[in-house]
Amino acid sequence: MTARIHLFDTTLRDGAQTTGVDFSLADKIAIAGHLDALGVDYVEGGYPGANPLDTELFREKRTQRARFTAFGMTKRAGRSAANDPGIAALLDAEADAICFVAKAWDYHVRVALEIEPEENLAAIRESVAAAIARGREAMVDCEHFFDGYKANPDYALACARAAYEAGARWVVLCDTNGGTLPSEVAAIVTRVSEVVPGDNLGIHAHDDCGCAVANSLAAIEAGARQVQGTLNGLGERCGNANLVTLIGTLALKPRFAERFATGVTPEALSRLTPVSRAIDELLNRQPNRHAPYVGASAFATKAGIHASAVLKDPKTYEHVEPERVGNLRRVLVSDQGGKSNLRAELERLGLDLGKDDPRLGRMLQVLKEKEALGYAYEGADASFYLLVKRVMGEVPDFFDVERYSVNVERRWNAKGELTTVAEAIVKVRVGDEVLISAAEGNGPVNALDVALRKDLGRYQEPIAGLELIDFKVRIFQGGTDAATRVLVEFRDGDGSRFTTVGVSPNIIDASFEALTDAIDYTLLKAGATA
Ligand SMILES: CC(=O)SCCNC(=O)CCNC(=O)[C@H](O)C(C)(C)COP(=O)(O)OP(=O)(O)OC[C@H]1O[C@@H](n2cnc3c(N)ncnc32)[C@H](O)[C@@H]1OP(=O)(O)O
Ligand SMILES: CC(=O)C(=O)O
Repeated sequence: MTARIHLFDTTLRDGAQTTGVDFSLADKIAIAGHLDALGVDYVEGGYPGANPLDTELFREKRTQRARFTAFGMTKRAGRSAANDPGIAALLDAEADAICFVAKAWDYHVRVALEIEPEENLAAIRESVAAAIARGREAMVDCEHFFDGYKANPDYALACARAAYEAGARWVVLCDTNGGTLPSEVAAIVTRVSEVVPGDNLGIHAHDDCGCAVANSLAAIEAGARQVQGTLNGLGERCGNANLVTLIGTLALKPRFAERFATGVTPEALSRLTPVSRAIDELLNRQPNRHAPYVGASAFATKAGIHASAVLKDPKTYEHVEPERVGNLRRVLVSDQGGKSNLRAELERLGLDLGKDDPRLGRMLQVLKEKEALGYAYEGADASFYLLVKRVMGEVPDFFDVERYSVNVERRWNAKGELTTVAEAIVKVRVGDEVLISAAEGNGPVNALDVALRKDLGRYQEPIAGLELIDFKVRIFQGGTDAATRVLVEFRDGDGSRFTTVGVSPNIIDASFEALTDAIDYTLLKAGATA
């Protein structure tokens, strides 16, 4: 028999407390939709009454399946729940459940609330009763529970008991400062479950020791049946337990999957990676490549010895199958790789070279020489394709750059404003034709890019839809030998994206190399001939 674990997501509440994260109303509605489709049981939308956005959010229920949950503090000291505007805002919210945050550490009761311990217990009881009287499911986040328990176990337990006896469906033990370790969580949850049944206990862990996921799993093993977390581990300070990681572990690790079940179906699990990336996209954040289960590197193999084995049987270096969480296996080519990596990548590009093809050895040699100079092809798919095709002798000499120059000038414009203008001139030879183009840009690379692509004679049409969309610079080696690696991302006419790389001690030369690679790649793909 499996026990049901209830997933509680607080991305829209604790996640909104992440530095640098500001959700709009539309963001919150979109994220609630993703969570609902994923199969989480509770979506905590925010704190109605605390700000206009959250109040507006709770004018309607925003989930179909998941219980939409409003968060707020227990009633204020010195007034009844019926007379507390904060409680009124929670009760008026269109929510299925209300999650009250309550103090569970007597030190906080004394210092932060400045009230007697018994008054806090009464506030917990009254707040829970008010929610239940309005037909809401009530739960209590016992703030600082673990620190409180260590300082005064009797009082922490009295808070948990007060919430449970007042009718709270869930009593959630919070590691608010995130400093508790898994063995402590296991021992304390075991003790609390003698007072509040495990079926009514939850865990809310912060990641200040890097233990939030481990603490959540320890609490589940000790009896807790609700687990709180956020998408991609957003949250106050170092974040909350990463719900994406927890979902993967609960579903795929036999120790948990054989004993527990969640509302996430195998089909929804296979959308875990797209959901995680969609949140980053929405927040305009770079996804964490190394995130468990869903990161771009989570199933990427770089070392040659590993790649050779992965190609024989992926289980040799994978703890779960990437497809189960909607991720992909990748075998990378780099100076850490051998022919197995290279052949896997060539296969992905549709190039089937036999194991004994002598060109493989030559490609590997060129690749390792280039990487020694600072090139990195893991993120530069188009330059890697060109490298391979050049070794195969299949890249025509489309055009030669005879010279280029770029000038950056800071000057007053006609409106009397100080502006910086870059001007570039590029001279290229296409067959017998010599073409000279000049262009202005908002920076030297932009000016060169525009000038280079302004007139390429007979190749103008295939490159017409090319667009530079991202530009990354990395200085490496340091000192007088410092060199610059530039990665440039482009979108072509049919919307597909590719990246090229250039390396030089000079940032403009490195950029120019990446720009010309982009044109060679586009022409090659378009089937252009010299
Ligand atoms: C651990 C957590 O993550 S808890 C969630 C934290 N999240 C937030 O605080 C985000 C939203 N909060 C807010 O917008 C504001 O704090 C509000 C609107 C809720 C309250 O604002 P204000 O009325 O200006 O109060 P302020 O934020 O300065 O201080 C909190 C007050 O609540 C009291 N309080 C704090 N926790 C509780 C509690 N669990 N039960 C009752 N009262 C509490 C404090 O003692 C303090 O009272 P005081 O003003 O009499 O000193
Ligand atoms: C309630 C909450 O967010 C905490 O205690 O961390």
